[in-house]
Amino acid sequence: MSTRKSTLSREIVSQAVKQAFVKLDPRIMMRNPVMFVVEVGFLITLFLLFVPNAFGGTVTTGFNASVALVLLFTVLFANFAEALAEGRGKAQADSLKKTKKEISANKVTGQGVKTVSSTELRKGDVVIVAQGEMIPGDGEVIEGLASVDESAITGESAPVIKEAGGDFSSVTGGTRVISDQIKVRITSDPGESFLDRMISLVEGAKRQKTPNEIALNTVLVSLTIIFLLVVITLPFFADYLNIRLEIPVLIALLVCLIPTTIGGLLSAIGIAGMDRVTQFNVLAMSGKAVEASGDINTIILDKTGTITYGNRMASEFVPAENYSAQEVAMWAAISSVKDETPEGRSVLELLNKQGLSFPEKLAEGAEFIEFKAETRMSGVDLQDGRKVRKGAVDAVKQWVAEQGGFIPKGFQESSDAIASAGGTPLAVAVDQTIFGLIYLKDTVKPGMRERFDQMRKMGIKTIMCTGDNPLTAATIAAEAGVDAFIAESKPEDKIAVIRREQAEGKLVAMTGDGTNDAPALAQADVGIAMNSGTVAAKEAANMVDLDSDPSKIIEVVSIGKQLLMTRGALTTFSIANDIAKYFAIIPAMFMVAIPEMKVLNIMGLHSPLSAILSALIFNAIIIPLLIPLAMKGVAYKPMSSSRLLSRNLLIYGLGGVIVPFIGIKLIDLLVQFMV
Ligand SMILES: Nc1ncnc2c1ncn2[C@@H]1O[C@H](COP(=O)(O)OP(=O)(O)OP(=O)(O)O)[C@@H](O)[C@H]1O
Ligand SMILES: [K+]
Ligand SMILES: [Mg+2]
Repeated sequence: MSTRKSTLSREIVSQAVKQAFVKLDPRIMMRNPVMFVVEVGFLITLFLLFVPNAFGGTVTTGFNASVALVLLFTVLFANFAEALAEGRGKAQADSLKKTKKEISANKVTGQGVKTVSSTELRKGDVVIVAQGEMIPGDGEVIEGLASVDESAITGESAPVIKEAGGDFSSVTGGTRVISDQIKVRITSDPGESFLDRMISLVEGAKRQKTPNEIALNTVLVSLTIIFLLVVITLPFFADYLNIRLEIPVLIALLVCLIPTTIGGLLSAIGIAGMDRVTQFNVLAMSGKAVEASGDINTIILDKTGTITYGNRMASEFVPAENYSAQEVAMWAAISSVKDETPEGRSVLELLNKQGLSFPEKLAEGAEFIEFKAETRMSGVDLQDGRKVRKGAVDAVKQWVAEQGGFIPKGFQESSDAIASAGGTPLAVAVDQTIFGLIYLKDTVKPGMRERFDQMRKMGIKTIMCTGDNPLTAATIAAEAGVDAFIAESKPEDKIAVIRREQAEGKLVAMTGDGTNDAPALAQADVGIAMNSGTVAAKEAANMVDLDSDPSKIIEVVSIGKQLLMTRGALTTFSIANDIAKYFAIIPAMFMVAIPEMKVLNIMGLHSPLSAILSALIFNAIIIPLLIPLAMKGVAYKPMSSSRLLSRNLLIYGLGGVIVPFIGIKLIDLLVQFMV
């Protein structure tokens, strides 16, 4: 697996500094109401610098100037956080844009092949791409086979085979054919290609606030409005007590009380979360998909290729009663002559390895019966009329029975023995006669049990869906440690499982690559399609894994969880912080008029003005201090949501109350010399 690593280069940081100023534009700031209030506060204090008695009375110039400066930095820090989070994606988008240049394409027309620009290609056009040429647009191979270098998109240098028909037919514009020639039907119009989508995704151009973000934003705005009302009414009470509260003091109080920490970091957290997924070579079509993956309750996985290595290899020919292993081998080979699946090819390889051969003449002119997940069989219809099949044992048994054949003695026992060992038995039959079994071996990937244990600790249920028989399924399920399994499942059974779980109010994730996975991928709350898969699968899914590693779903879910946790942790921290600042400022404000308030000055801060300024400075610098946490995400240990919640409340809630007391006290020790 390759991960696209782009570190925070100096270039990105200096761009982010520039962007921090560009984003001061009130039209941009307005999108973030909490920080917009801070900016308005800055503008008022700035105005007061020039017209000190604008609102009656006078303000201390030095203090007012300090407040203005700190407020400006508060806004700049928040803008910088967002720009920094966006920076990585922008850099990546720039390198992708280089891939996306206009190239010439060999378009098939009524009058032969015509050279056109790639920008003129439309959905449905057919092009020919020869060795060394760049594929001019997204499409599906309709003729031929070629190896394709997809490194421009996936970062993976090993070429991949693309061929007409089946699950490896989709090609991406901007990748290069390095051997042979293919005919491709274009599947996207200009501006709507995979590369276009990828660029706008990593660039964040189409980034929309997710439902969770919108909900949190509403809470933050409500808090801001409440505190605004409190601060506006404060002068009336103060008047009654014969205290004059200066405008800069009120603004400082307001900014300390409103949730600026989370308000300033919220969008950076979201962007960084999506970026983490991208770094993992998974393209999320929306931030919503990434978030949803953090809330997943159930993961549907298939067995072959996800939990096991998937290179299910024939390892033994097991004869039925009255037949020899050579006979099984011969019919198994004949049934596999045109079977291009890994299973089919492995049968011929085993035959060679055993030094056996089969009468190739017999298979000449035979009609190929392709393997289908629905029939769970493959084979050939010979010219002499005989039908040769191999396939799942129950499927072949039924096929044989339909033709009046019978099941040999001891056959079921042989089959069960293979299945109980975790292997896949394939029955081999000619018309009504069962000749024996092919023993397909597959191995569970290492570390699966640990991963599923982690999932369980997070409260996530894992269900393995497989087309294999119940015995094999049970063995592999036990070995890998999944919570449940469904055997002999057909593609439509996956949808049924997803719907059943969703009906119980669960959020479901699944991976898939085939066209027949597309409906299930669309039905799932998080559907991850393999980049190697079909166009239909990729369009139905809301994420695409560029490495085509089906087990990556497990990491994607972890990243989603981490995103939600980071947001929760920083919200807790931010609000706890504001409470602490309240206790620093309020006593200081009234200390002058009401000496009894001194007892509340538990921090022993130097003076009322130094107290207010220290709180405001703390409020500003906590934002850049938390940027690394917002970008990297909080450290994450798998555990149940309720334990996680109480743990985070303890760390970030309590920490959020204690840290400002220490921070403000330290800042006050410095500030006292200035005011
Ligand atoms: N090339 C083949 N020819 C004949 N039968 C096959 C072939 N490949 C697989 N089978 C049989 O069909 C069954 C179903 O295959 P399918 O690919 O749908 O599911 P699977 O690979 O077993 O499970 P999973 O859903 O985990 O990938 C297999 O268990 C096997 O018994
Ligand atoms: K604040
Ligand atoms: Mg399969």
